[in-house]
Amino acid sequence: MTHSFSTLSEFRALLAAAPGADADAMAGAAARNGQLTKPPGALGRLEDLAIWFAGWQGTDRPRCERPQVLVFAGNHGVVAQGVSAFPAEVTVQMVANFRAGGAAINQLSRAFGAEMAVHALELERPTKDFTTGPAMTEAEVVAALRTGWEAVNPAADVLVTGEMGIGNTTPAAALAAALFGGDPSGWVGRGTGVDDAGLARKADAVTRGLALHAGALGDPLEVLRCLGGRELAAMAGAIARARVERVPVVLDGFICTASAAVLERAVPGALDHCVAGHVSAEGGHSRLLAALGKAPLLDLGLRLGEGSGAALALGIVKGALACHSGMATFAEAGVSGA
Ligand SMILES: O=C(O)c1ccc[n+]([C@@H]2O[C@H](COP(=O)([O-])O)[C@@H](O)[C@H]2O)c1
Ligand SMILES: Cc1cc2nc[nH]c2cc1C
Repeated sequence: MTHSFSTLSEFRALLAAAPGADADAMAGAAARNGQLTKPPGALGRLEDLAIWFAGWQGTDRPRCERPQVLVFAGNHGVVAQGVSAFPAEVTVQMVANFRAGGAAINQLSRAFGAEMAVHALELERPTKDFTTGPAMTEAEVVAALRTGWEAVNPAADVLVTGEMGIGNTTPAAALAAALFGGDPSGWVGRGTGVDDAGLARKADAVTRGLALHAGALGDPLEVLRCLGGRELAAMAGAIARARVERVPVVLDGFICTASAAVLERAVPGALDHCVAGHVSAEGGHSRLLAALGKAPLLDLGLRLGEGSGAALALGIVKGALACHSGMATFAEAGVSGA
């Protein structure tokens, strides 16, 4: 039976009680890594990645055979401020495209053998424009967190969370600015491709949102409620559930990382089970990853969202775990050591 929650403080308590990585499994994996037929360290970061996966999966032979990709979609009242290059109806149109199998994330999920599901969160009822009031009520943000929480398959061996939501780079920038401080202009980026005037409108919207919700900035879950969005909350809920179930997570781009950052600020260590799949081209993502102390696996200039960069990084994960769990040791192969 899964623990669930009906308030933000119950959600926080579940997250705070989550177990850590399995230190014995990590020690076993590190010992195995030292015996594999390669010069020590020759597989670089793949070796660290395999040992890290071992800790979260609780085995010295971690695997990436049942990846789960979850895509959450939401709409945003803040689009009224002229912050996206695309119209809001693209969110629901892209959900139809995901369901028909026509989006980039469908192809990448298939390419890496991931089970993929899309969850649309009340698209006909956008969040409130955060420059005029809190984006969500507590009941709304809890419902969105629960959508994410309940979507996770605890039997998956790795989770990718992605999103679709026209306008959502603005709430993501607002979360980053609220959680880590600094000038909003350093957190906003071009998103789907806004021009300089659009970029200035984004910085202005974030500045006004931070001022309006100044009283909420001390509580990261209140920051999520006031400045976030439903798909951002759903990703946070899924990442939190994965932490409780000890399912390792590959983070996607700027919006995914901003949602995750809420958890880390609410409960330090909450993202210990997350690796950064890639660094997106969105201004602010590299800075956000640096603030979280996460080094991305890939840097390919992607800025799509949907979980695409993280799904692509499953290829790196699969390679790392195949080597770690499948290679022969020096003794098994009869290869002489150094
Ligand atoms: O993942 C990223 O870093 C990323 C960067 C820029 C844009 N996006 C995607 O583009 C949409 C948000 O862009 P915008 O301009 O409407 O705020 C949303 O659907 C995201 O999935 C995603
Ligand atoms: C077409 C399109 C596809 C997307 N996928 C994620 N965000 C997106 C934004 C747009 C505009």
